[in-house]
This record gives sequence, structure tokens and C-alpha cells, in this order.
Amino acid sequence: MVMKKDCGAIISSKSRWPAGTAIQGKWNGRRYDIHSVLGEGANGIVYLACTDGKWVALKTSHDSVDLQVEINAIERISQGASHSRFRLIDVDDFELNGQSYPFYVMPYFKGKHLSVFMKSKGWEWFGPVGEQILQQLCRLHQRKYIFGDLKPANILVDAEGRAQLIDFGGVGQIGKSVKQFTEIYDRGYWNGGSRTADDAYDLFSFAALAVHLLDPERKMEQLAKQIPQNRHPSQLIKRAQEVPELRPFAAFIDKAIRGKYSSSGQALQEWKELMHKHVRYLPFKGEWLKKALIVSVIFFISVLWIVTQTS
Ligand SMILES: Nc1ncnc2c1ncn2[C@@H]1O[C@H](COP(=O)(O)OP(=O)(O)OP(=O)(O)O)[C@@H](O)[C@H]1O
Repeated sequence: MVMKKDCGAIISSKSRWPAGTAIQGKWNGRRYDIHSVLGEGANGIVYLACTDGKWVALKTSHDSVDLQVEINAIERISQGASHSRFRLIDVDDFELNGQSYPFYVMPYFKGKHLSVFMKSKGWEWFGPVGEQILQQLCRLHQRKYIFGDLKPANILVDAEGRAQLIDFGGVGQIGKSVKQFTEIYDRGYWNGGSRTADDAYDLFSFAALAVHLLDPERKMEQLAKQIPQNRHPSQLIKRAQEVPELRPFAAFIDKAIRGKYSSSGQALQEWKELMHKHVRYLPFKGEWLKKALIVSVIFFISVLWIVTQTS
């Protein structure tokens, strides 16, 4: 394990605590029994832990400054938001062998990353899941923050289709520069606008995410490899019109990519209206009807043929 000293503060390196490790907070004294690793990213490791008979998610990072930024963001956005499922349960340090490990504790969401969920459940689920993502973005925007780094790994969806944004490391104030993003979902990367935080930034990422996930051919990955001057938001809009799974959302994607929504509230409203209509024109329904018709015609011709042969 490598130790790094920064301005006098001890920053621990990435650590992997084995199952059964008991974490006792230095300041608040709460105890957490490590069960397993839930995930590991650039900023840290998230563990499934048990405290007072309840499951929680405990995040520790090799970079205490990054962790503090996340903690501040969660604190700010959950102030007075009693309806929010996401909140800080505890913030503390854990000392082991003279080394200090900062950590914070949040609710545990039993779910799969959005991309995994979509693969197992089918694209039709993007409607209701998307609505919840937009709702959560909307709440952030009302508080004058954006999420910033919207990507499938930062969205967990449970078996009932309940979605939850996680990883608030990219949360930033509206009007400031976007501090954390993933290129393929980033407005700047597609030459679709600035990296100054506004509602439209998250809405662009949301639309780009739809274009990426709902396209069975994942064409966006090839488009993203082009040289910067050839990348253009119109390529995403075009793809949304071409792919049958994306067509119901094409009008929304067009507006979101071109930054035409005046607010995420307006975008959410339109998404809801789309969901009502959606039920009537889901392409898979059309496909199903087409298949049923073909089967019926084949059946009818076969019966006719048997009747003519036997008579
Ligand atoms: N509250 C939670 N409940 C369940 N699983 C979680 C929770 N928070 C994080 N995870 C899991 O841990 C993974 C890593 O978490 P997180 O995204 O916060 O780490 P990170 O280091 O900031 O990652 P990145 O490199 O993507 O920024 C997530 O993708 C998810 O699978």
C-alpha cells in the first residue's frame, strides 16, 4: 500500500477491506461490518456493509479531497429534501495501522447499472426509468445544481424498475464549469455546446445516453471515435430517427440534443406526455401484430391446401 502525504493530511491509497472487517468511525463511533465490494471506480471503493442490522453502502477513497467534494454535494442537495431517497448517513474516518481512511455512508440501493438492466428487461423500460431519471435531475436543477456525469454506471435500477442516481462527484453549481464528465455523453465532446453547467447540459447527456443504450448496433461508439471536427450533435439526432427502438423518443432527443428545452421541468412534462402516447405506438407492438398476421395467413393457406387435397 502506497502512502501519500498532501499538505500535512494523510491520504490513504486504494484499499480493499476483506469481508468481516469491522470499521469503527473515529469521531462518531458507529460500527460497520464489511460484507463485500459493491463497486470500484476512479474515485474510490464502495462496500456493502451492515450496521445496526441494516445494509448500507460505505464509500472510501484514496483521495480525501474528492471524497469531501462528494460529501459537500450530497449535503447541499439533500438539505430539506425529505422526499430524497439519497442521503448521507454518516461521515467519518477509520484508523487502521496508523493510517487514516476517510469514508461516508449512504443508503444501499439493490440494483443493476442501467445498461445491464436494459439488456435484461428490454428497451421498453427506458420510458418509465427515464422519467425517474428526469425527475431526479429536475430536483437537482431546481436547487441550481447539475448532476454532470450522467452515465449508465451512475444509475442503479432495481428489479421493480425503480431508478436511482448515484455518485454525486460530478455535481456542480449552475453557471460554473462542468467538473466531471464522460466523453461519449458530454455536450462539449460532440461540439453541441459549452461545458458550462446548465439544465441543458444534463438533458444532452440524458439524450445521448438514450441514443447509446437503445441502439442495438451501438453505432454511437463508432461515431465517437471520429476526429473532433467531424463529431456533430446532428449525428445523434439522425441515429435516433433511424433506430426503431429510438423512434418513439426521437422528437424528445432532437430537442434535448439541440438544447431547445427551456428547463428540465419542461423536458420532464414532455417525456410524461410522450409516455402516454408511447403505449399506443410502441414499435414492438407493431412487430408483434405483423408477426401474428403472417402466422394467421400461413395457417389459413395451410388449412385451405389440406382441405383442397383431401376433397
Ligand atoms: N449507494 C449505493 N448502493 C449500491 N451500489 C452502489 C452505491 N454507490 C455506489 N455503488 C456501486 O459502486 C460503484 C462505484 O461507485 P461510484 O460511482 O460512487 O465510484 P467512483 O469511484 O466515483 O466511480 P467513477 O469512476 O465512475 O466516478 C457504482 O457503479 C455502483 O455499482
